[in-house]
Amino acid sequence: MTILIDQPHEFGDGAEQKKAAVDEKELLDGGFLLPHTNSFGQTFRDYDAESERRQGVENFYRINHINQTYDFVKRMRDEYGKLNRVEMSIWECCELLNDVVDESDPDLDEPQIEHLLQTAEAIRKDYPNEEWLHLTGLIHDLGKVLLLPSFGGLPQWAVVGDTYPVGCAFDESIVHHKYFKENPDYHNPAYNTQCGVYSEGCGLNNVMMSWGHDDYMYLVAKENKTTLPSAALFIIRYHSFYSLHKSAAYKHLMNQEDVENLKWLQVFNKYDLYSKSKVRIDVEKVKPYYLSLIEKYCPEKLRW
Ligand SMILES: O[C@H]1[C@H](O)[C@@H](O)[C@H](O)[C@@H](O)[C@H]1O
Ligand SMILES: [Fe+2]
Ligand SMILES: [Fe+2]
Repeated sequence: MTILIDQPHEFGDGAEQKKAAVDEKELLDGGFLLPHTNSFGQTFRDYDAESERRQGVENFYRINHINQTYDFVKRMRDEYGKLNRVEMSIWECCELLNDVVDESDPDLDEPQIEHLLQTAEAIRKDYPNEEWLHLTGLIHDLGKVLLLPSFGGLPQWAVVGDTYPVGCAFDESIVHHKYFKENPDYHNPAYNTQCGVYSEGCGLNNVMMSWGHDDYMYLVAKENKTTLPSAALFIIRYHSFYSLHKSAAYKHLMNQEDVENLKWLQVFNKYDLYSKSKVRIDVEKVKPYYLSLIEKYCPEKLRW
């Protein structure tokens, strides 16, 4: 696919990232040129930049931060973990995303199916042999179907946006952190310390994340016994956890397996973020390839 490039520059802008790029040379040396600006001519993930989307995105995070409590997440996980709403294939789900637009995203206002294919195709170009990673690109955001009526029609604040742990202190690096002051958990001593209800090194698998498309799609992929590797499930589950994979917060909750999987998440993230563009993918042209991957890793029908 063609990625529109404004001012190309190499991956990594800080010394730390450069060091990581050296350490992970094989993984990060895909030659993917990062565009400088998004479709609106702004730098990516700039939540303060004046644009037609800024106010709406800030409002989204205000409501999200007030309502994502430990109790809320627990209820949603229990309820949606039943997977008793719909039966359908992965591709049918991709098509449903034609109707979904994400109000939390300052960089993209295209229908979500474009984003899925843009991500997957950008990865495929740089990592032609990592089929599992192409499929991960295609399915990572499918959980956004939670917005649709047959999936409960959840509000945007319970489906999209960055995610973060609940049950322990909200890290300052989270976008629009100030709005957590209105979240009841913020004032609850059981939930507002560095470890909260968790213990050091307990592993992210034991940590409850704010509820949304990531954890839901993780449950779908895991419970339907897809044969994707553990790194794929980790990417799906934590791809919106920017305070971890971008700001290096919450490291005290990780275990060794998380540390290994995080390397792949960081590779994945640059395609997820920087492939967002106005360049359309020819769906019919790439469909046979993705159908073959779906057949290889997933059952024909999944429970959602
Ligand atoms: O606005 C975006 C969008 O909702 C993405 O799908 C999610 O993964 C990001 O973390 C979020 O900030
Ligand atoms: Fe996402
Ligand atoms: Fe995405």
